[in-house]
Amino acid sequence: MIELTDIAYVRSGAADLEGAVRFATDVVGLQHVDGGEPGVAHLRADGRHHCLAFVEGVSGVIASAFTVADPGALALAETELETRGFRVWRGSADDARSRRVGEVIGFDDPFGNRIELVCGQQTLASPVVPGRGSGITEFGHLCLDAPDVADAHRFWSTTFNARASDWIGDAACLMRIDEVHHKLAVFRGDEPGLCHVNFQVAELDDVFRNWHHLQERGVEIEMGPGRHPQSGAVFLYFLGPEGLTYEYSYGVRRITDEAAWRPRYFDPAEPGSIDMWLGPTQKPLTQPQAPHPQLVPEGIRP
Ligand SMILES: O=C(O)c1cccc(O)c1O
Ligand SMILES: [Fe+2]
Repeated sequence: MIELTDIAYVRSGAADLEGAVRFATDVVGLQHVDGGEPGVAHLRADGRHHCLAFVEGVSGVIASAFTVADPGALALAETELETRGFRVWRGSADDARSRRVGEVIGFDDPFGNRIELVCGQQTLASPVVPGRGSGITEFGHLCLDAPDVADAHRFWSTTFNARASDWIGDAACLMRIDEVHHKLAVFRGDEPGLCHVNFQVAELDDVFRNWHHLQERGVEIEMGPGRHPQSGAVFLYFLGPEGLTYEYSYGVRRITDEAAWRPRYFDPAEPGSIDMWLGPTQKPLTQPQAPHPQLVPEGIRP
């Protein structure tokens, strides 16, 4: 079993790099870390050098990345994935440099989502300088799509150390890799893709201040403000450029007594199973951000 220690970053193609960066800084409130690399923009939310990278070119998610402990763990992960029948890509020194990690490997999960595993993700010593005062404190979680949520859970919990924290029937599985209720979620969808990226904010007030700010800017609100009964977090989903859905949330549950926690099974048909405040869905969570076309070669799956 491969032990994931944290989420690392999402890497996405951006047809309009400047527009994607402007939205991520001026609207979402991330920091643009200028790495002097033409065609690549790094966005920072917390200690990590970046948790979102835009690469100029065709739109679409390039990879969702997780950290493992060290180069030894990464080498073991590479072997284990190959043993399990996955074709593993090992990134070059340039690939690692662009990602601000020591080493990187990649593979396609059984549902067609490109996953990267890294070690040595760079931490920046300087304080975060937010692009806007949206109150972001941390890259919270990432959410992938897969056609069968139970299959996805089986994959993530047997290949990796992910554990189900809660289920929304066959619609979603929320999984933890540390104390945070979930850092990885899988939603049911016909196609692979990135459902959303989540950023935690410092205060409840931030969610509502951001809601007003987004509305004034004409940003498309997809759902919320509402409260998830699973993590207990107050949330707001909105649509950014390049098809990327962002989520702000405040107050995510931490599971401190690992042995005592039992996953719960919510009924997706129950009103309130996603938003216990029963708020209107302004727009159903749109299609996930589709995988980058050049990076989903046929036949790479085991
Ligand atoms: O935070 C949650 O519990 C949650 C529930 C459903 C869907 C999500 O995206 C979530 O983050
Ligand atoms: Fe979420």
